[in-house]
Amino acid sequence: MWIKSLSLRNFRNYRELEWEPSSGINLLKGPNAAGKTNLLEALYFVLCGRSFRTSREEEVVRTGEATALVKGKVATAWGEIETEVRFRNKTKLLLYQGKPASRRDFPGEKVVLLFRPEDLLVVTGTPAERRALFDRILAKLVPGYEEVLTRYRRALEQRNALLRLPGEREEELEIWTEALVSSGALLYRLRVEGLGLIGPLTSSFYRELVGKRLVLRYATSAVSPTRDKPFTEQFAKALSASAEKERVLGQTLVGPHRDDFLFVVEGEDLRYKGSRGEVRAAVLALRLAEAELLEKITKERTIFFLDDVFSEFDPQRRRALISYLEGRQSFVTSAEPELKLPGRTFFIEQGRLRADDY
Ligand SMILES: Nc1ncnc2c1ncn2[C@@H]1O[C@H](COP(=O)(O)OP(=O)(O)OP(=O)(O)O)[C@@H](O)[C@H]1O
Repeated sequence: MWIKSLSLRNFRNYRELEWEPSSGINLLKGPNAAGKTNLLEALYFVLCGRSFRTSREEEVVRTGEATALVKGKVATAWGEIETEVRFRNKTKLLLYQGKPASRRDFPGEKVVLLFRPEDLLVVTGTPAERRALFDRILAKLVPGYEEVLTRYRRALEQRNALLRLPGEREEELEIWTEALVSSGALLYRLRVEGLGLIGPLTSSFYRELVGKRLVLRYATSAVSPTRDKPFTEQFAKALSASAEKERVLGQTLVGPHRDDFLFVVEGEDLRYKGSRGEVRAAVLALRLAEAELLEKITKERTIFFLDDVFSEFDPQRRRALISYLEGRQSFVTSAEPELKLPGRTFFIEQGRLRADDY
């Protein structure tokens, strides 16, 4: 799949743009605040019908204007499609092939791999950041993941609200504890299954990039299930063991919302022993594995959005990334004026784009 054209009207700092990107690598160069990420955001709208940056999408309308428009043509395995997003008075209208549509009609998140600077820090970041990235990835790869995650989050929210309420609400609490345990057990199973899919591929990319053995490990909070003591039993036990503390703190202290995803290289946790380059290579390996698996699911080539991450890699990993990007459409932003990549280069300044092919 690839984006053949993009039209913008009053989108963020773009007054008007008509652009035909290349089907290969598109390097988008320009100074800070030029409009590089804005352009990625617009391209993302074409594919997914939503922003990856904000939930207040009315902010994409150019300051001082009342309406904005994003329109694109996309080449797919089954022919060319046209999508359009219109913004007016805080409302958003999606059109697919010229007719009102919903986000489900758009090509969707499964054809896009969005790689942002904050993703690079995920190995050494907080468990919440790692969970957020893995949840995003596994939602695309594992059928039913998103639904189970939503169910778990709802049970957690309800249970936490009850824990914070003064007085006894034992019956209600019991109901939500059961919902938490059953959805939690499913979530655990899907996460382990998901890691079983993406782990081995991530390891093989990491071996290519760094020459060492990487294993992705799922670390549960206070629960270590075995065949004799399944997750459900252990989770319920751990919850009752922390019941008193939970009452005091007003929150659920164990469960998949406290679990972690670890990157282990040659038996050592990369958080503590990895070099900056190794940490970045581990995330790159994970994202390349994600792309590979997505392509198997969608039967389409993944479109890469690399926002400000390319310059973070050393020459060896840059070469590996470029060779992977070849044959796929990609949009690579950089504020590094000297950066050169095979494919086409565009220069962006103050919401204007020009080819920079000399
Ligand atoms: N609705 C809007 N109307 C007008 N301008 C906007 C709007 N939203 C954002 N901008 C402007 O867009 C610019 C930021 O663009 P963008 O985030 O794409 O920068 P960038 O080129 O990715 O920069 P960096 O290299 O710093 O990441 C800012 O100057 C901001 O004021």
